Amino acid sequence: MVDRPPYVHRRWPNYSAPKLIFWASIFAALILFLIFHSPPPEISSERRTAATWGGLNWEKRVQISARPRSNSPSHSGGAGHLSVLVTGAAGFVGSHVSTALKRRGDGVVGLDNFNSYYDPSLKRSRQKLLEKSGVFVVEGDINDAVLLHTLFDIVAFTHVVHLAAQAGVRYAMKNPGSYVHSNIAGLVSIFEACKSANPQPSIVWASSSSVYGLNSKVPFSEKDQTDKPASLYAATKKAGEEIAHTYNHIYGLSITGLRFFTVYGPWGRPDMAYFFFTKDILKGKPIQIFEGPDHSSVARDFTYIDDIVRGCLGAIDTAEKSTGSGGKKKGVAQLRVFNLGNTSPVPVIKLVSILEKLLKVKAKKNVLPMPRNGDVLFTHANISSAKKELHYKPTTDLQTGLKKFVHWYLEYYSGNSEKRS
Ligand SMILES: O=C(O)[C@H]1O[C@H](OP(=O)(O)OP(=O)(O)OC[C@H]2O[C@@H](n3ccc(=O)[nH]c3=O)[C@H](O)[C@@H]2O)[C@H](O)[C@@H](O)[C@H]1O
Repeated sequence: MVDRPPYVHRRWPNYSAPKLIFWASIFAALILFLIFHSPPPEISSERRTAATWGGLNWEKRVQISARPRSNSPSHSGGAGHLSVLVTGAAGFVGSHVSTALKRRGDGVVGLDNFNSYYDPSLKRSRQKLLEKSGVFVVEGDINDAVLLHTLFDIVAFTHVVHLAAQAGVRYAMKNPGSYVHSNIAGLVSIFEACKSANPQPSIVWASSSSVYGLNSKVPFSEKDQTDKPASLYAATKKAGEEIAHTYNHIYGLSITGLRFFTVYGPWGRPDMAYFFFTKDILKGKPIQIFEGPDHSSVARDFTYIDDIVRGCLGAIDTAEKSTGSGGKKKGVAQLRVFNLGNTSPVPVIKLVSILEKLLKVKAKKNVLPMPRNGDVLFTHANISSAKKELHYKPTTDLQTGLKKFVHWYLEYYSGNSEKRS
């Protein structure tokens, strides 16, 4: 007789019912243990809220929000009122720009994904204010092409102010992917939607002072080389400027890039030094102050939000129309880039001493050499070009601007310590 291979005769072992129940309970207990003891997923800006757009009611809200006020005087060189899509509208600069546009009579629709890079409740508070002033903020992502096309189907936007971005210089070392997702893919997605829109809108978007990178010629001029970015954040903003050139060249999009210099003020970003220094000083927590080689001070051309808003409005009002239609270029279109700074750099140590006086609390300072984290030693804007073309004229010094910030901070967080944690 030929022996059969063992697998032919393989059978389930003969388990009794109590044994099966015993092993099943052990297995179930193990699964429950793993579920309850596994670490929570890391909160990152990659986590997006589910899309909450669409429907007749939603469309109506978009249309109403986009409608300019008809009875107020025109402001943009006789071109009539504007209908503006502001991306990153629940962000720091975005919320201020949206409010300013609405206040002067333009139609504004906001777009924001409310990601959790920093406390989303601050973004929700900004959204509440925007809604009070009549700005509807659509909840969605700039990478959502269907959403963008839907918005352009509903409204013939005259302008797109693109401020949605992954901000922050140092965070780029922790989450590089989010910079590529927002500042490269997201920017391309916006340009794609604008290029196929009919009519094509004019675009104003946020670049950054960080594109000057290791440039040591001061003050920084738009004519200077910007080929030595010190951080991935800076590299993605620089890449954005090159991508803008391409879309302008091929499709006739009118594009203006604004290089913002360390913008601060009320409703600011909690990830920025002036903001978390304030929080930590009040809590009695030590703060770290970076210094350069040979104990040299690190300095920034801190620029107050109201000045930046005026610069943005200047850019919007002087933007020429895009020349293409239906994705085809019909003529040469405007392509610009401007520094929006304050022209007077202030050492970080001086920023801290202003805060100490305003808060009436002595900071616990740890001065340490600047880590290699993407930071640069100083920034300093030459703004002659923006002065000439946009009539940009910053008027707020750091002392005055920080006073307004501290006033807002104390009021916003007063009696609401969970907001601050
Ligand atoms: O102009 C820009 O384009 C960028 O401006 C902003 O970047 P920065 O100028 O780097 O501002 P910010 O982080 O507030 O650090 C301020 C200073 O504090 C120093 N700094 C910082 C942290 C710390 O713990 N200690 C310290 O000394 C630090 O070395 C620096 O000298 C925006 O965040 C960025 O999104 C982008 O818009």
